[in-house]
Amino acid sequence: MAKVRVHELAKDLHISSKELVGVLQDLGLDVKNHMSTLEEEQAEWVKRRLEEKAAGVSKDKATPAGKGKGVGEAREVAKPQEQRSRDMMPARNLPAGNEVGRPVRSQLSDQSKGSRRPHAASVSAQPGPTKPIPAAPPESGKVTAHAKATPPVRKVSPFAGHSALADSKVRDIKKKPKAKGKKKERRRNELDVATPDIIVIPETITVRELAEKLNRNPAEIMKKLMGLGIMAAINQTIDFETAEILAAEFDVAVESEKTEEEELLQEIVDDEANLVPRPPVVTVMGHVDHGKTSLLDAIRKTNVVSSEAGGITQHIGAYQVEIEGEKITFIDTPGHEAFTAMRARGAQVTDIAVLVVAADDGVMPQTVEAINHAKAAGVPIIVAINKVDKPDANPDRVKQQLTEYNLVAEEWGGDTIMVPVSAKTGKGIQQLLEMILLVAEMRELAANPNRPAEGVVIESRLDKGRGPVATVLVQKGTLRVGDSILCGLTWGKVRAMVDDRGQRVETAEPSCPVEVVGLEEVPMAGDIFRVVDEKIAKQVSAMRLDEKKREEQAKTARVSLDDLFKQIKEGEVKELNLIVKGDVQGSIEALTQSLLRLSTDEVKVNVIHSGVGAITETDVMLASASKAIIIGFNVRPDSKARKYAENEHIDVRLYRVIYEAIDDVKKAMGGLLEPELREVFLGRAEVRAVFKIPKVGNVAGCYVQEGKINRNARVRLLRDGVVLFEGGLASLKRFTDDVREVVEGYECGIGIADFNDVKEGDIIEAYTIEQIPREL
Ligand SMILES: Nc1nc2c(ncn2[C@@H]2O[C@H](COP(=O)(O)OP(=O)(O)OP(=O)(O)O)[C@@H](O)[C@H]2O)c(=O)[nH]1
Repeated sequence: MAKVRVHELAKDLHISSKELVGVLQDLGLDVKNHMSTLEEEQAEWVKRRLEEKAAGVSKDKATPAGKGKGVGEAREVAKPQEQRSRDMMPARNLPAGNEVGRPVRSQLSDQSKGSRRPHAASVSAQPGPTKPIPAAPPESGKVTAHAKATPPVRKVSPFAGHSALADSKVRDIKKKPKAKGKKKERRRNELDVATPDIIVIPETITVRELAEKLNRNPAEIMKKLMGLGIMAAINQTIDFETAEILAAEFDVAVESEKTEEEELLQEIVDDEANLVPRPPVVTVMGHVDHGKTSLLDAIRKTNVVSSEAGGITQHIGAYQVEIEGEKITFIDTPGHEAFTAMRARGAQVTDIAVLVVAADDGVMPQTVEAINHAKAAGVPIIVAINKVDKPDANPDRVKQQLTEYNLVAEEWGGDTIMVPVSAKTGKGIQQLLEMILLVAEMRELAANPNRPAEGVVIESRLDKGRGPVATVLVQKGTLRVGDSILCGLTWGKVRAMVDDRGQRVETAEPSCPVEVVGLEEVPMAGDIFRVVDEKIAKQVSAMRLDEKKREEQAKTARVSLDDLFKQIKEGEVKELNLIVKGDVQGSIEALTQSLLRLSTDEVKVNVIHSGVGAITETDVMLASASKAIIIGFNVRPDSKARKYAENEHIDVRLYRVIYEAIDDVKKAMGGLLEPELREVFLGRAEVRAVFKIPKVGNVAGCYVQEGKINRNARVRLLRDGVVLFEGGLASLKRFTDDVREVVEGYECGIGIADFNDVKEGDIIEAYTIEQIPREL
């Protein structure tokens, strides 16, 4: 079946690709960007739906004020029409229509999120060759006739035709006093005439300022706000989305004020005609020891681009291989941790994930983690069933196990490509590469090489001789020696570039990894770079550094149970993403099922990852990248994970009773969470020896690894990340002396009250309990 790219459809509809991507995602379609494709049938459905919306508004608008009946009629006929088209939707996810489900504000804010550029209304109001959005097929003679009789109506964004807004319009019309003073009437008409087509507003605006921009009386604005369920005084501020909805009431399009940075960095939109296919970028993931590194090495050895360098590759963080004249780029840091760390920084580098599963070992916890991380990022998975050379290899068992995670092999009727390989003997590697190219071809990856380059930092370090060195992956355009680049917080002039074979190169095209020398500071993996004028690069870098300082000072709050209710009400949270870690699979499943059942019309609860064992840094990264809350049942975060969570403000909730976890999430969703007692971590000590002291019991000879252990602290004993006991201390000694506290780096003897089963290697964690006031 023919496919249509998003940007082609956008062009057709006369809206920006970015905006259309947002709308399509909101409609439940699986699109990532302007290059995503839709089935022709889907595109047609989308077109119809947007046209119907546009037509719905035109009908409302086409009925002059005072002819309330007409408006009502238009609305009445519009509804079934929309309903019919919804029934005809070819895609699997039928979205909630505007008339039902979520509140007006959240729907419109969704649609506007992708872009703050003017909607179709504003575009059409500007001069230029804009094609009108065709009216809906005539379903009611009355409405069509009316529309025909009316002089050309200013086109309105297909998304502005919101029924609830139209409803409030009807209310206004009904309430309107029959007779008005002539003076007042004239004044109103003057104002009507002076209503702008488009206004530019900042992120927030006061009611008064908005009224001025709209050329309206502030009282009128307040009244409309009340109609939307928002009580705001004249000097109160409203956010961009609300202002946008309000402006739509007056058929005014809204554009957001550009930030200083946006003013300086002009966005380049690539014309489809300039796009050429680019190699896919692949990340290898999987459980520890399943052969990720061996596979990457085997691929590199057999297929390095060009043999002139003798196949010797230099480690620069990524490399390219060539197969039948086509290139594939492999990210050389295997594992989903690095992948998600980058994603947490906003960089989506990977086009395809190769999931390595050892045929003799089968699906293991990190295999599942990798699957969940790839799925959370929306990256297609190809499975490499490795170590098939081993006598106990059982590829079918792997395939069977993977079905539990919705990865069903093609030969079993599913759509996941699974290739048996051996990194040791090289078997299947060629086929794996061919499959990667096949998936890449289906994804139609393309970029414009003839524009200033943009891309992502994959690795970086400070080289003694060369200064800051960064391996970057070019994603768009061509990077050249001599280019000035803005890169995360830093900037620089590309002094030299080295490719994966250690050769100096002058240029790097899309999907090409190169090591770049010339940056002022070491950037971070995941930082985005782009080629800009040197002066702008310096200026924006300085601005970003300032901004970063400000952000550090007022660290932005992430999703947390504490203010979940507030965030739901403000429309900031529509899906509550959870990561569930527990001590045994049974309790994880029970907890997950109960949590999923908490979904409401307003908030959908998703468990994006669950697993047995301690909460790891990777879990926190995933939480950070996916705006998730972590629920730990009988498990704790390890030390790295805790620090990461603290830095990133990730809410990690720890429970020992399943019911309490469910109850907390439920209450948080309903705004009923009580002020809570929350633990504050003090320190942790490792048990290095156990001494049996007569009459006293077992005393743990410990080394304080972090923080401090306090005599009055509460403690918990962890074995392999699982909580075995919680209670108080019976004794805390340095040599033979009782002490009040022992700090990091010192040894001590710890006796735990009512617990004797302490073992070498256990961890004793000390904490206190504090009451956290809650803000709703
Ligand atoms: N027999 C056999 N052994 C393999 C194969 N692939 C890897 N191995 C062995 O499996 C072990 C682990 O391989 P690695 O490539 O280090 O695995 P990894 O997934 O990168 O491991 P981490 O980097 O620790 O996560 C090594 O001893 C490899 O030699 C294979 O196809 N067949």
